[in-house]
Amino acid sequence: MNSDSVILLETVNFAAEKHRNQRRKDPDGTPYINHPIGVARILSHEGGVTDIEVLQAALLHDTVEDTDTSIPELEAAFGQTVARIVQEVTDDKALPKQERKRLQVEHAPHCSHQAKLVKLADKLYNLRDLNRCTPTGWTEERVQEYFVWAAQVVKGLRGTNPTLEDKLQQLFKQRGVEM
Ligand SMILES: Nc1nc2c(ncn2[C@@H]2O[C@H](COP(=O)(O)OP(=O)(O)O)[C@@H](OP(=O)(O)OP(=O)(O)O)[C@H]2O)c(=O)[nH]1
Ligand SMILES: [Mn+2]
Repeated sequence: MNSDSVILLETVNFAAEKHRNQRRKDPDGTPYINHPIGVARILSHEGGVTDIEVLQAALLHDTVEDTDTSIPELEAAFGQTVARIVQEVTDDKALPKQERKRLQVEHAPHCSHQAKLVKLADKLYNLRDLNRCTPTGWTEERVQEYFVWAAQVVKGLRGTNPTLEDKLQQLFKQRGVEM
């Protein structure tokens, strides 16, 4: 087995252990780890991304935001670059939700190319997930608001990966949302 495969297995295992008790918000309570794995897969399979540090960051992208994982812990385990990409895509959960959402729109254009790739794939996965089924407790209005907000974030990520951006654009168009 080549060394990249070994590294990716180590990374996906770390993420799976960190997210072990978490479930998605869908009525089936899908294991949360399906999301980071799916985000990494969108990057490799649809986005043509081969940069292993981007694929690792995708696998780890919600560990700091949603589990007890710290950035120094990621740096020790996976190196500076991976830790920095995850940091760039991590919201400050201490802030009120509206402020977090506003900051994503504001910060998106200033992220590194590697972080922009992870953000594009994260949004693509979550929007497809919303089309697949509505999270428990969400109204149709809340789903539509998520599309409108995501379009504002993706607008600031343009010029990063045409394939992923086209797929996002199609989803916005289906919802009648302008980017
Ligand atoms: N569509 C969908 N999303 C789910 C589901 N379960 C969990 N999520 C997560 O919920 C987040 C979106 O829900 P919000 O209410 O907007 O955000 P919040 O969880 O931070 O409060 C996403 O977080 P995120 O990945 O950190 O991305 P972001 O939206 O914060 O950028 C997404 O991954 C599900 O079943 N469907
Ligand atoms: Mn995510």
